[in-house]
Amino acid sequence: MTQPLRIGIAGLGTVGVGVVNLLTENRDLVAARAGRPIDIVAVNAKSRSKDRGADLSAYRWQDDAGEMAAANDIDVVVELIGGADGPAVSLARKTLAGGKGLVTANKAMVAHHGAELAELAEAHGLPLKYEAAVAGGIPVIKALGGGAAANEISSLFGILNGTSNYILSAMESNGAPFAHVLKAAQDLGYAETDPSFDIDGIDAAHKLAILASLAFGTQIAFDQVETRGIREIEAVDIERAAALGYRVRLVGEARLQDSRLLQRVHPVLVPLSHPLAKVTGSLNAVVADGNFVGRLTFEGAGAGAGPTASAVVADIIDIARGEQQPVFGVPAASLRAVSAGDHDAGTGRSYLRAAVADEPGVMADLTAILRDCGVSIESLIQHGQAADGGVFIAMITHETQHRCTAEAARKMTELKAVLSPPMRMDLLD
Ligand SMILES: NC(=O)C1=CN([C@@H]2O[C@H](COP(=O)(O)OP(=O)(O)OC[C@H]3O[C@@H](n4cnc5c(N)ncnc54)[C@H](OP(=O)(O)O)[C@@H]3O)[C@@H](O)[C@H]2O)C=CC1
Ligand SMILES: N[C@@H](CCO)C(=O)O
Repeated sequence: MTQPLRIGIAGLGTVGVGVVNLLTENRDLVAARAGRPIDIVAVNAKSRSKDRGADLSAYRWQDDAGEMAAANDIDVVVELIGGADGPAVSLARKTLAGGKGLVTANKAMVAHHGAELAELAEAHGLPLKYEAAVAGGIPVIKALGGGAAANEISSLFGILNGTSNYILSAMESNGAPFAHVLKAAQDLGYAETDPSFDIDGIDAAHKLAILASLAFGTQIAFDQVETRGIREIEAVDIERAAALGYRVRLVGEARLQDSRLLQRVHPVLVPLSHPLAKVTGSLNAVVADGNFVGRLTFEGAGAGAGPTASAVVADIIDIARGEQQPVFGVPAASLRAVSAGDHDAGTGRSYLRAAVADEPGVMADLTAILRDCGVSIESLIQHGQAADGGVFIAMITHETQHRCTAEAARKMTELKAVLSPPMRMDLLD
């Protein structure tokens, strides 16, 4: 066999240990597919003494991850520390500036610094790979950047955060309380170090911004992603959605329309018959529409040690094989700048739920607001007790301009009988 590819791994948490385990257990298979052995030379994490449940004694412990970038016996640095800034990006810059390839699972860093890092990599003719950064084990970066590269992609959407999907699925299947399920997702290694990135939609927005750049050839525009997470979703919304024939999912959507890029992460109601309604637990799914291939749907594990390690090692294998493409499908310097689209200018059906005082005239006040805002109701249920002795009213609107539904929800908040701001979610038709 030819020379091994020598790697250094920075970060030995869920993903880092997953990569060590995969490269150990599948060593021969990986070597055969890569055309040469993959040797772990050095490892690094914050604490040397932590028990990680894996034997690391064969690898050099590197006190400072940055030293890997300068080490003569390392060809590729694998960054699995996480975080948009700080040690991760400093290591990424040093690695590429030092002439080594970089593999990362860090979507926050790619979403914030992807363009700069890609230009650095391309200027030095070095590989920069990030398959694990989007949708865990699903090879969607390779699919959009490779297999579907001949297509113009008009739109994409999907479930991009395993933790949120795990929480929503558990709430719908056994009514488990939000905090309890979040803890379970953390224990399983799905959640980010700061889980508010998961439940507030930020992690999905990082991934969406990366996918959109790759799919549309546009500059990464994370700051333009309209982002809303699942924090405000209550058990009543899951129940009412089910009663109306829907499931709640946190969905990221991106499309290029009239030279504007619309990017949005938000909780939506998905009909029970829709493929995304069947995506449960920590699974992710990505759907993309290409002008020759048609609709492509990818589904698989979106988080966790094994699936993420699978994606990281696939990148390492690509590098060992000498495969190299522009980081975002086209040279980074040629990615187009586009302005943000306005979701509220579009139309669609929506779910509106309000907790209201159980007294005469409330329904008339609500329907008057809907009438004044030009919103027509398709179905409505009033059932169940809200806190403060109120009742819940949940409805699905007919297709309406989103701006009008938003205005109706805002006006409802001003009613004395409305006990808390109404919950509004779009329907994914
Ligand atoms: N978990 C998942 O399912 C997935 C995670 N990712 C991404 O992969 C990356 C790693 O995630 P994950 O493994 O879950 O995170 P963990 O929190 O489990 O692990 C992070 C690792 O980084 C180490 N670390 C933290 N700060 C430093 C530092 N200053 N210098 C050196 N090492 C440091 C930690 O050291 P120590 O252990 O000593 O504290 C730990 O080993 C993140 O970018 C994440 O977004 C991507 C897809 C899926
Ligand atoms: N925290 C992320 C990990 C995978 O990127 C998630 O739950 O999807």
